[in-house]
Amino acid sequence: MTGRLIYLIGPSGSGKDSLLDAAREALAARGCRIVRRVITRSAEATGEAAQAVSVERFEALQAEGAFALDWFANGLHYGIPVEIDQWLAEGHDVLINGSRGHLPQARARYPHMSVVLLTVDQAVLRERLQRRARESAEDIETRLARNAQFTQGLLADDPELIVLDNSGPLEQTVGRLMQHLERADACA
Ligand SMILES: Nc1ncnc2c1ncn2[C@@H]1O[C@H](COP(=O)(O)OP(=O)(O)O)[C@@H](O)[C@H]1O
Ligand SMILES: O=P(O)(O)OC[C@H]1O[C@H](OP(=O)(O)OP(=O)(O)O)[C@H](O)[C@@H]1O
Repeated sequence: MTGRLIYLIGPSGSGKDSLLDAAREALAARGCRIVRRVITRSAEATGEAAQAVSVERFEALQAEGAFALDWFANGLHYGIPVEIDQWLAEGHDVLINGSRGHLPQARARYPHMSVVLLTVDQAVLRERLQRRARESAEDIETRLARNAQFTQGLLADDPELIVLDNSGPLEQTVGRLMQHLERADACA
């Protein structure tokens, strides 16, 4: 039996990492795995949810075929380790922190993946990015501007997309994510 890939997307600052962290135990209890991304960001800024590497190391890993999916966005390289294919083949569902820009390529490789879009009001988003204080003010504006190109097209392109609003308390969003996975019979 093959597991299902759940591709979590949403604007920078919408809460993807927070949601994955908060739902980690509940997901593990349902046999759903979360993969650790490889990112060319500093170790301090990647945290536990990602492995920080240099651009040279990233390119070497890419050349070795170490990534199932990889993309470049916000001036950074992101890689999803190829071990997810083994997990899926073993029947585990796998949740990944994906990219809206890379959605067509991800869909081409995993046609049956389920896409979950995390949304947040734009004003709340700006506030959260500023409070997180990971990027410079200029980079925050660039990330907010990047959203504009995605907001319209996503739903039209993928009518089965699941939309989760994270403008309220995180626990509520965790609850909704778990409800969706139950309904979708994923991570069972
Ligand atoms: N539901 C929420 N309510 C309040 N703050 C939140 C919520 N979800 C996330 N945050 C905060 O918003 C900021 C961005 O969240 P993060 O998980 O880093 O987003 P992303 O991974 O999508 O960029 C963080 O400072 C996080 O603590
Ligand atoms: O095509 P997009 O949907 O804009 O996504 C581009 C990248 O930005 C996010 O990563 P990252 O963790 O660096 O950003 P964030 O934590 O600030 O969201 C997301 O997870 C993608 O890797």
